[in-house]
Amino acid sequence: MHSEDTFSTRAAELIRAGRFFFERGWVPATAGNFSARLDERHVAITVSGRHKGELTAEDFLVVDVEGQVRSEGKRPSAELPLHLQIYQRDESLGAVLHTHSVNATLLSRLHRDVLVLEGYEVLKALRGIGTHEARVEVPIFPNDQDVPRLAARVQEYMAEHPEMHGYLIAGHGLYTWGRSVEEACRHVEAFEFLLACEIEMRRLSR
Ligand SMILES: CSCCC(=O)C(=O)COP(=O)(O)O
Ligand SMILES: [Zn+2]
Repeated sequence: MHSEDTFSTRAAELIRAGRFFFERGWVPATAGNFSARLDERHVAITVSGRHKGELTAEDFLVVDVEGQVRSEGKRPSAELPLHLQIYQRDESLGAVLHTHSVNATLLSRLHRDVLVLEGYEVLKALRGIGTHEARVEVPIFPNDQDVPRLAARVQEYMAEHPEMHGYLIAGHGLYTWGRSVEEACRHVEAFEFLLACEIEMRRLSR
C-alpha cells in the first residue's frame, strides 16, 4: 500500500511537469491530464477541469486501477479510462501524460491513421530505441467523447502493436507514458520536438 509520502512525491513531480508543459504551450486553458502509479493497484490522477500549469497537491486524487475513486468529493479527469488502459496492460508503467500542443493537434488533423517518424537522432530519447534508423509509428485515433469506447479502441490497437510509445487523438492531443514521471516527461519532450520537426518539414517542402 502506498504512503502519503509517495502521493506527495508523485504529485510534486506532476506539478513540475505541468508548469514545464504550460510554459511551452502544450497544455493551454485546462487541457491535458497527468497520472502516476502509487503502487500495484493505485494511481494518482489530476482532478477534472484544473489548470495544468497551476496544479497543487489538492488537484490530484487517488483511484484504483479499476477506476474506483478513493478520494472523497473529487472528480477524476474525464479521460481516466485512457490512463487506466495503460496501467492495466503493463505493470511496469509508472506515469501517463496527456498534452494538447498546437503541433500535436495540427498533425493529428493532417494525417489519417498513422504518423511515421524516422531519421531523427532524437528518436533515441524514446525508451528502447538505440538508432536514428528506427521507424516509430504513432497511431492517430479518431476523437470520441465516449472515452471508454476510445480506450477500448486503443487497447485493441496496442495488443497488435505492443512497442508503441505514444499515440495521437485527432484534433485533440498526444498520449505518452513511461516507467516513471521522469521518463514520461522525456517522451513528451521528445515527441514535441519530433512533431515540431514534422510540421517544419511540411512547411519547407511546400
Ligand atoms: C479544455 S480541454 C477539454 C478536455 C480535455 O481534452 C482534457 O484533456 C482535459 O480534461 P480533464 O477532464 O482531464 O480536465
Ligand atoms: Zn484531452
